[in-house]
Amino acid sequence: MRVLVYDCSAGISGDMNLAALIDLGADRDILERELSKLNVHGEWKLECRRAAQAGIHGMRVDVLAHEHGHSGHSHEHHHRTMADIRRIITESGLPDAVQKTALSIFSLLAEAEAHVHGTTPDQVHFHEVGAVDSIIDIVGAAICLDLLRADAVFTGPVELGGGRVTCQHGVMPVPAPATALLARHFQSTLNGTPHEATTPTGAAYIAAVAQPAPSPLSGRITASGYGIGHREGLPLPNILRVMLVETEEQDTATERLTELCANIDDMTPEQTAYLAEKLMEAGALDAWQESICMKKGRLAFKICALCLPEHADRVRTAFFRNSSTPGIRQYDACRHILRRECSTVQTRHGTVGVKTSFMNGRPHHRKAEFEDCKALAEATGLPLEECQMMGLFPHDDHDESRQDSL
Ligand SMILES: O=C([S-])c1cc(C(=O)S)c[n+]([C@@H]2O[C@H](COP(=O)(O)O)[C@@H](O)[C@H]2O)c1
Ligand code: NI
Repeated sequence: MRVLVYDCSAGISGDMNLAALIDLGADRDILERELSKLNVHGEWKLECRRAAQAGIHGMRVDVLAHEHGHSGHSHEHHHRTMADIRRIITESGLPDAVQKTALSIFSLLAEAEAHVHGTTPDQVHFHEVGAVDSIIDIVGAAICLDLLRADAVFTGPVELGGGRVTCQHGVMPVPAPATALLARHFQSTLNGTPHEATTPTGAAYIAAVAQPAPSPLSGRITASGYGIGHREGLPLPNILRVMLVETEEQDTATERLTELCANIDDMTPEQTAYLAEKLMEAGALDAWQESICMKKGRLAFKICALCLPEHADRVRTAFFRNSSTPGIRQYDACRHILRRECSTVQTRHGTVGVKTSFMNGRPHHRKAEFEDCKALAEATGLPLEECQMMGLFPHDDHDESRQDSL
């Protein structure tokens, strides 16, 4: 597995992150070409140069933002909403994986800003965090992750910093309110340095993409990238390090998930089905209903949703909004996953995806993608099961043997 390991012991900001990922090997030309697909033309320019701090050489990135397309200004004054940002990303034509990563980072940022400023994620106007430099930092990082083909992102504790920071709202304590909210998603340290070591953008990125680094983590460090920050002369050099680690192929991995559930005795089956749909839309990995007999002998529903911890707030909000329940139970869950490989096979009627899971280093289970087999069945008129067999054994003459037997 190729994993990225973040060393945020001196914090993380949007520009340091982009710089570290470029230094690690993400191709800058491809990055700029991909970024130009965003509908924020003429509003930005990426300036990347080699820089050093405390004798460590790396990359420094500045996103130069132009007001209304004119250069010479270091700040532009668009106030974009989450809907604007979502539109810019979904209309970009960037790969789905890039869009998904960028949207999950922005969603977390929107939730945190909304909470701090007493509004909703959809109504929040991004200020500094929604300016074009944040869009480039966040979407740029999502593009770099895709280019670096990382299977997972790990992080150690994140230094948040200390002291005060001056921003659009005036002087704020460090961590800034949005950063402090986002820091509930990861381990952090405080006051390691008397400045803002981690910004809301850096915190949202770590919250959305990184998991705690397993300990021990064994593998080979094949590359390191250094993102050099702008602050000089600090007790803790303003540097972010990201390492590319090639780990031993392991058959099982574990991931942290969150389960939310509630027992409901006053909703109709139509309403609970709709609720399950809304939970999926809010980011649940799965949502299901169980038949239960609850207090007072009432046949009722237990509605459950499983999601990534960073999506739990959103899924819980959707749960409350679309159900009658005044309470939701929430548990940490640990999911063990077998290593899986995805491949495609060519059948005489079309391509079918196949997933193979492994145990003890050997293939354990193979499954043809249901949606591909269904499409094949619908296009050819062949039975679904035959198309599934075709996906697993593409060289056998399935439909002809069927013709013979008819
Ligand atoms: O302008 C707003 S709303 C703002 C809010 C907050 C909160 O924590 S709320 C913080 N900040 C500061 O803006 C800069 C830029 O952060 P990036 O994430 O865009 O790099 C940073 O100093 C924040 O503390 C602004
Ligand atoms: Ni704010």
